[in-house]
Amino acid sequence: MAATRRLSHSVAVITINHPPVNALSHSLRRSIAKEFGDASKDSSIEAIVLCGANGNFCAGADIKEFGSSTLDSVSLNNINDAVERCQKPVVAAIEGVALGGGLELALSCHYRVANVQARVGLPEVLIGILPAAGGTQRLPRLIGIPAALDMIVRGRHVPATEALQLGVVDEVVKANTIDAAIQLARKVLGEKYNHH
Ligand SMILES: CCCCCCCC/C=C\C/C=C/C(=O)SCCNC(=O)CCNC(=O)[C@H](O)C(C)(C)COP(=O)(O)OP(=O)(O)OC[C@H]1O[C@@H](n2cnc3c(N)ncnc32)[C@H](O)[C@@H]1OP(=O)(O)O
Repeated sequence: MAATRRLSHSVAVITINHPPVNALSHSLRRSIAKEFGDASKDSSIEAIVLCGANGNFCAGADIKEFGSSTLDSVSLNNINDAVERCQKPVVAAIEGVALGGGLELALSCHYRVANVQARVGLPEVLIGILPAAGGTQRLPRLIGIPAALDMIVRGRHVPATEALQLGVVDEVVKANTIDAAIQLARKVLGEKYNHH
């Protein structure tokens, strides 16, 4: 299991990979933290795209690890804070699902591009917990309190087109989601250079 990285010119693409649904196990969180930290520090990298393998961005916490002692040793909150604070543009490329901690990770990115088939949501309430990795702050900031509360208390899966209308994602594409995210990252970099 790894969050692998490949370079596409000056854009690093970090792939979250834990079959079948990229659930955030302890070792996956450790791997994301390492890859993201390396990419943040690498001066040849100007922007970062986060995406998921296996047709999904990330289904959130690894339910199979609930009750184990590894839960807190690499905190998703710390990863999300590092992503949000990153000086380089960070774009989430969302295919399949971004649920729970997976959506919280995507919300920490500076931009989100979703495939038209994707779904996003905070389904924590359905398993008796509340979003605890920044979702209750970042989602209302992005889309306002009423719409965020509706998602949080119902735990429903929101289709990409509705997520676009609500403002959860910035762009919806029919295909080539990662390429679209790379293009958006390059566009943001171009704007940055044009302003200096
Ligand atoms: C209590 C403290 C927890 C601390 C954890 C620390 C790290 C995380 C930090 C912050 C907290 C975050 C909390 C959350 O994210 S809670 C939300 C968790 N996610 C969910 O509730 C999603 C549940 N899954 C689904 O809704 C669906 O499975 C699906 C939409 C992702 C896919 O549906 P479908 O295509 O119909 O496939 P299956 O349902 O059959 O699932 C396929 C396969 O995948 C396994 N699986 C699905 N979700 C998870 C998961 N979250 N963790 C582990 N495994 C998952 C499922 O069990 C199937 O496996 P198989 O039976 O072996 O084939």
